Amino acid sequence: MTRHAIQEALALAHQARLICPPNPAVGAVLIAPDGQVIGRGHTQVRGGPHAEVMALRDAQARGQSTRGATAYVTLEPCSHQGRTGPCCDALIEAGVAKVVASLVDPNPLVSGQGLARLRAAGIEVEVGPGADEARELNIGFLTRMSESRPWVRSKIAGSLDGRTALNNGQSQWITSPEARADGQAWRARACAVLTGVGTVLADDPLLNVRDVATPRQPHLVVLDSQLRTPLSARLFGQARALWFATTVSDPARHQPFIERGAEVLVLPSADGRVDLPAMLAELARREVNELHVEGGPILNGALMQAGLIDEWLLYVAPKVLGPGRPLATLPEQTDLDQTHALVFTDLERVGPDLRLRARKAPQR
Ligand SMILES: NC(=O)C1=CN([C@@H]2O[C@H](COP(=O)(O)OP(=O)(O)OC[C@H]3O[C@@H](n4cnc5c(N)ncnc54)[C@H](OP(=O)(O)O)[C@@H]3O)[C@@H](O)[C@H]2O)C=CC1
Ligand SMILES: Nc1c(N[C@@H]2O[C@H](COP(=O)(O)O)[C@@H](O)[C@H]2O)[nH]c(=O)[nH]c1=O
Repeated sequence: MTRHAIQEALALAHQARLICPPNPAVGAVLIAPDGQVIGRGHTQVRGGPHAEVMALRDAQARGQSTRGATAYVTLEPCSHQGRTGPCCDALIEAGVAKVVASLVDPNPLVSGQGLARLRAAGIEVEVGPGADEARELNIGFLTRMSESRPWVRSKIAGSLDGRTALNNGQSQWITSPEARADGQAWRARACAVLTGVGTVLADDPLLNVRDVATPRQPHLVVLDSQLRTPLSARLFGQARALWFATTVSDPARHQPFIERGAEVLVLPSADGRVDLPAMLAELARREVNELHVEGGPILNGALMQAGLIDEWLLYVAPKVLGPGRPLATLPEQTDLDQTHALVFTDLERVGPDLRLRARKAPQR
């Protein structure tokens, strides 16, 4: 029963993934003592009810009693008054007998307190079923809560020989329309997209979601130390937040960007560029869970050297470009044992291309 019910709760959580950020995507299923499903729910848009409340409302709408039921939830029920009331109180009032939660919520406002409150009310609590999938689903939220930074996923389209552009800067297109649409699905689940001014100048990109139905566009962040982005760039004027991270502190130079609807964040570092850790901390404050990077080799190299890329999302086209730009610009290495080691987490064929995902290897 537990496995089946938690799988159903995880499937509900998947349905919430595009709509609910910055809230975590959570699913809940209520099972009556006779084994019947009496309520289902998932997190709603920001400020809306959480999964548990949706499932309780569903049971009520069906005229089902929740007394003695078991609630299967993919994250610990909240115990605080946020934009909505505490879910653990709603479960206690509904008279549930048992709560099975995939994960403890690392949110300092909740962390273990929701489960403690349920136990104190005499409710049996089990933690752990479905934990791996629940963690993957909310990897951005969990990273933001526990490390005060977003989960950084860098998407790169390359050739078989690892080129991301020709030497003249041309890169459109290396991968197929199918791979590019798949890339948009990853953009859609992110809270924000990050790029560098080099890509803006070379590609004049839109960096929005067009091929996937979504109720929400991710915000866009541009690293632009000297504010070189042309005011005619296509990334202005879209219906979403646009943030420029810069070293320029002169408000007069910000003004034309502000007039075009952007916000300018001054985050200088000692090397005269944008301070990457400070930028990530600022994005976490702005409730960015997953940050989807679509930048060129300079940005990817800088993020990688700073140890800030959590995951690579790499599309490989069956093409050989010869001389061209690399995946990441890095200083020359002289010791193979000292290179940046990664582990592949999955591999899929997308149209004629391959999609690989890789993460940092565990420390040797
Ligand atoms: N195949 C693919 O997936 C992709 C290919 N491309 C291609 O890549 C090329 C552009 O790449 P590239 O020139 O490397 O541009 P990037 O997009 O990597 O932008 C790099 C610029 O960002 C600015 N920046 C500000 N702060 C930082 C920081 N802390 N670290 C690093 N950069 C910072 C710098 O300019 P400043 O000092 O002025 O601030 C820097 O030159 C184009 O040919 C484009 O077509 C681009 C994206 C994806
Ligand atoms: N060249 C290349 C990609 N390039 C990325 O896509 C951006 C353009 O996005 P948009 O303007 O929204 O269509 C571009 O600036 C760069 O970041 N992506 C891919 O999937 N495959 C490719 O071959």
